[in-house]
Amino acid sequence: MSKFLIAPSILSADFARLGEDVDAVLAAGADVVHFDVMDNHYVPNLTIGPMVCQALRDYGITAPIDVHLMVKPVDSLIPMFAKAGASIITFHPEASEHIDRTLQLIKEHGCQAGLVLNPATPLSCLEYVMDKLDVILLMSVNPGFGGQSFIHQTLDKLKQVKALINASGRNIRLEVDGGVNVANIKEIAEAGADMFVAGSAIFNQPDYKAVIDEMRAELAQVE
Ligand SMILES: O=C(CO)[C@H](O)[C@H](O)COP(=O)(O)O
Ligand SMILES: [Fe+2]
Repeated sequence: MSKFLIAPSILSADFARLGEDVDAVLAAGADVVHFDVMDNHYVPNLTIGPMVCQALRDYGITAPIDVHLMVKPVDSLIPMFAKAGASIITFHPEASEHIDRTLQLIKEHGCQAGLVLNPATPLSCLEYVMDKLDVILLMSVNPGFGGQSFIHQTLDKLKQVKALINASGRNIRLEVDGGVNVANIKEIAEAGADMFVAGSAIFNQPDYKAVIDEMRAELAQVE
């Protein structure tokens, strides 16, 4: 796996021809498919579930699928998404009564596990579970919608989480989600992120490859 991963959020893809659109963005150089699951309860929006994940696998998508669960409660969906072909499953700590148990459940089902921190969620929830995390996802917008602006304070938070990851000595991906684009991806990487979710910045442009190439050119300037 390369140092920096680009994960287009299919929230902004064309749902009427999802398989083709996901194929196109992967052919354009994306690394991971970011799959946003919203329940109209934990967040004020409603999207897609395990059947759509399975449909993408059946269509022939072999790239890692990064399932971002914005649902409450989360546990019952984890076996379903694992069976449907999820590679990574992340959830919000507020959505689980037993965070440690939910992380174990994801791993028992053969997926990589991660916690998602909203802009106002403190880092303390990471303290006793670092050994179980494969991914930490920092939200740089409030969850629920694509196309919002990047919240600048996320840069400081990324630096703090990067320090925690380094101190842990573990190989934990630091993912950022919300408002990522060509203009800001470099400073986000400099703050410590190594996995970049981008929905509207990619899917709202006619030439996905041009956007992803520009993002990679920005990332290439980061040490
Ligand atoms: O989790 C999300 C929203 O809750 C999406 O992944 C995120 O907003 C991506 O969209 P954009 O890049 O357009 O901000
Ligand atoms: Fe997301």
